[in-house]
Amino acid sequence: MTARILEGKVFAQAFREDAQKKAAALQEKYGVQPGLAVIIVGSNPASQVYVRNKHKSCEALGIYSEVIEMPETTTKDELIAKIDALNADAKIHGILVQLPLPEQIAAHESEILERIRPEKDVDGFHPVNVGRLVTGEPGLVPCTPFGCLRMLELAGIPIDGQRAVIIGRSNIVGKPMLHLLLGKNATVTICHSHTKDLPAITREADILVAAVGRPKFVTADMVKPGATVIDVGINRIAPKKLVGDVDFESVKEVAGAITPVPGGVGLLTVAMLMENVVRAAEMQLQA
Ligand SMILES: Nc1nc2c(c(=O)[nH]1)N[C@@H](CN(C=O)c1ccc(C(=O)N[C@@H](CCC(=O)O)C(=O)O)cc1)CN2
Repeated sequence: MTARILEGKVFAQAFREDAQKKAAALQEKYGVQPGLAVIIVGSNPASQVYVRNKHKSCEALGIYSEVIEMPETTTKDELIAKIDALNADAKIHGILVQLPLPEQIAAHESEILERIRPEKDVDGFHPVNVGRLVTGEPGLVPCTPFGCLRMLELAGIPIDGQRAVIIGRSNIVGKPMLHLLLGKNATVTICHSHTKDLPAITREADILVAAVGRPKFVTADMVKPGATVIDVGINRIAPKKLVGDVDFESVKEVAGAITPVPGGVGLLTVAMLMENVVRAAEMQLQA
């Protein structure tokens, strides 16, 4: 039997509607429109598309949006000065620096991201928000793993007591996903490049999350029959050809549910950003 396909657009639409209602409720209660500022440095074509989508999504949902375009040659100090100004700007509740950064400032990424006030860190990358996720306190959570969790819940896929395996230990996906699933009482294992006999571990997973950044890395023999497979990979293998970290065609014959690429969890990233902007505004207005 072939797997249930978890279409990103269906879940993203539900999350957007939710964020729109919450934005309207904040406007009604406080007379304030939630506001997002996105900083993009340089001219990475994919980043430009993602930033445009974030701006359009804000406009559609009643969220104020500013896009700050800075040249490729921007220095760390210039970028930090911009962040400081947005930190102090009352109409901006969420700040995001689009990644990747150009080479000359990429080495300072942590210092740059840590300059964003934790209350405005709608990417959930600041160490304060990372700590809150680890300890289970309310905070802002990275958009892609947050979207994966909310999708599993909305799809009615059980998490409590299930065995979850994550391939990839990045700060943006793997590690936050670990804490989100743990918070829902899954038994979670993280695998990475040093893991021995990876297929033996992935075959134990009721929920398998692939965030490894290698095209079609997960094959059917690595998947337990009936498992839910979430593909977080976005690998461009030709100018117009995107594939995930999962070999979709073979794995869909074994899995119980699977996300496609494109059209899967990538679409949840921007939707969950809208949710984070509204949550950030709510937290700041309640304080
Ligand atoms: N500051 C951040 N930078 C980056 C993040 C992030 O969450 N915060 N994530 C990615 C880029 N990204 C959003 O910023 C993003 C990636 C992918 C998608 C998406 O809709 N993917 C589609 C395919 C789109 C395509 O054709 O390229 C899909 O998977 O179906 C949205 C947003 C890195 N940078």
